[in-house]
Amino acid sequence: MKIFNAAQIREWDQYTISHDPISSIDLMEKAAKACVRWINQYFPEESLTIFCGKGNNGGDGLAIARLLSKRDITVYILDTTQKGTDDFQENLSRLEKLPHVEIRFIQTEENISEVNFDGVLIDALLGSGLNRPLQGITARLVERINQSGNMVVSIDLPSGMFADQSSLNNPQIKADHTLSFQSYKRAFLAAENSLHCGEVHILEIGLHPEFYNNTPSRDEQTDEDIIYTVYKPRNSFGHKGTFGHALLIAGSYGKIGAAVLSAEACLRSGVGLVTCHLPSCGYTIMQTSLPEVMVSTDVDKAISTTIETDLSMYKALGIGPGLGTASETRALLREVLTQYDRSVVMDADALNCVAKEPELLALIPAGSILTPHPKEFQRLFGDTSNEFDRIDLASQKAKELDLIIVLKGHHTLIALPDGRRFFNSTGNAGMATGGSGDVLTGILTGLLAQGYPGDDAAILGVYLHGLAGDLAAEKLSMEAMIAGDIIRFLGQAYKSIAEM
Ligand SMILES: NC(=O)C1=CN([C@@H]2O[C@H](COP(=O)(O)OP(=O)(O)OC[C@H]3O[C@@H](n4cnc5c(N)ncnc54)[C@H](O)[C@@H]3O)[C@@H](O)[C@H]2O)[C@@H](O)CC1
Ligand SMILES: [K+]
Repeated sequence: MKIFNAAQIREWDQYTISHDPISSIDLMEKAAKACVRWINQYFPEESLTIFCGKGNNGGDGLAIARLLSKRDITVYILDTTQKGTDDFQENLSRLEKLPHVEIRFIQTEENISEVNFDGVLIDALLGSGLNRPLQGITARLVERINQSGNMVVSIDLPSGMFADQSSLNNPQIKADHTLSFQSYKRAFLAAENSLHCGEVHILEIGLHPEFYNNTPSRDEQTDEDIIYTVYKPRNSFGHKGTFGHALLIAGSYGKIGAAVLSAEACLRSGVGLVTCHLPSCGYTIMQTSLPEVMVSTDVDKAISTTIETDLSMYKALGIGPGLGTASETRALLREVLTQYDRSVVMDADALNCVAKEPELLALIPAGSILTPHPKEFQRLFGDTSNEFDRIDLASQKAKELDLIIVLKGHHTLIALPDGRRFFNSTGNAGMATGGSGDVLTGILTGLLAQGYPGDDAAILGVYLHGLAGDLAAEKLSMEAMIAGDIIRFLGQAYKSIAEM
C-alpha cells in the first residue's frame, strides 16, 4: 500500500472532488459518517466532548457532532482569530440549527479552566494542515486534554502531530485511538509517535482509486498485494542444486547458538544446501543440532583465519550472527568481501566490524543487504536527532553505496538503492528477543541463494520473519515466544503466503 505525504493526500482529496465528482462538503460528510460508524461501534453510549479547530479537521468534528447529536454532547471550538474554512463554516451553521447541542468557544486560557472534560473526548483541533508546532492557547488546551485522564479519540491525526515529519518533543494530543482516512500516513509508522497515536484505524472514505493507481510514491507499506508479486512458488522440477547453496559465516565461543539459529532459518527458508563456517569449538554443537547443515571449521574459538574453500561455489553468503569483532575476524571479513562478488547479507557483528573499520564499506558487493538495528545503524552511519531523519539517512546511504538497508524496528524499513522505501507490516514486540535477528539473517541469505533478487529477498524475508513471529505470538504469547519459535512457524507463514 502506498504511503502518501500530506501534500499528496490533499491532492487526492482534490482529485476525488473534481473527478468523482463530489463536493468537498459531501466528502467531509463521508469522512464524518465513517467516524460516526466507528464511534457507535466502540463507544455506543458514552457522552462526548468534541474539540474543534477552525480548519477542515474541525469541520469533521462539527459534522460528527451533528450526526451524533442525539447523544449527550458538548462542542468546544478553539476560536482563534483565523477565519474558519468554508466547510467548517457550513458545518457550523448546520450544527447551530440544532438548538439542543451546546457549542462553547475557547478564546482565552481562562476559558480552558472552564472546560468540562466529560466522557469520550474527540480531538478535531488540527489534522494534516498542521504547519508548525503547537503553541500558546492551543498547546495549553492539548495539555489539559492529555491530563484529563479521559479516553481520547483523534480525528485523522492526533492534533500537533505532523503527517510526514518528526513531531518529537512537540506538544501533541496523546490519543487512545486515531481514526484516519483511506490510507496509512508516515506518522503512524514511526515508533517515536506510537505513544501519541494509540490504536490507528484506517477508515475507507471512497477517495478516487485512479489517483492512487497513477501517483508514484517513494514510501510503501508491505502488504499482501506486494508479497503476492514477489513470492515465487517452488518449481516442482527442481532439485537441491536448483535452490542454491548458502554459506553462513557465524559463531564464536559462547555464541554458537546464533549460528545454529541462523542456519536452521536459512534451511527452512527453502534453500537447497547450507554450509556453515564456524570456529572449531562449534563443530559438534552444529552437527548435533542440525544434521542437515554442512560445517567447515576454523581453528580457534573465534573465526580468525582464511577460509580455504572457493567462495564462488556459494550462491549467497550471510555473515555476522555471533561472530564477535576481534581484529582477526575483521581481517577475515575483509578477505571475504574482497573475494566474493555476489550479494551478501551482513548483520550484527559483521556490521560492528565495519563500524570499526569503515573502509570495509566500500568492499561490500553492490546489492548486498545490511540489517542493522538502530544502535548498529548509528555506529555505522552516525547519529540522527529523530526517526524520520534516521530513515532519510538510511535511504541516502542505500543510494550512495548501492546497498539494501534493512533498518530493524516495529515497522522495519527496507531502503532500496533506487530510493524506494518499504515499511514492513508484520511482526510484534514478542520478537524483541535474543536470536531473532540471527533468524532474519538466515532467511535473507536463504532467499538470495534461491535466486531472489536482493530487493525482493529483503521485502519477502522481512515480511515472512514478521509473519512467522505473529503466528508464534498467537499460539504462544508475545512474552513466552523465543527466536527458535519464529523458525518453527516459518512453515505456516510460507503456507499463508502461498494461499494469498
Ligand atoms: N475535502 C477534504 O480536503 C477533506 C479533509 N478532511 C479533513 O481535513 C483536514 C485537513 O484540513 P485543513 O487543511 O483545513 O487542515 P487543519 O484542519 O489541520 O487546519 C489547518 C489550519 O490550521 C492552521 N494551523 C496550522 N498549524 C497550526 C498550529 N500549529 N497552530 C494553530 N493553527 C495552525 C493552518 O494555518 C490552517 O489554517 C484533514 O486532517 C481531515 O481531518 C476530511 O474531511 C476528508 C476530506
Ligand atoms: K485531530
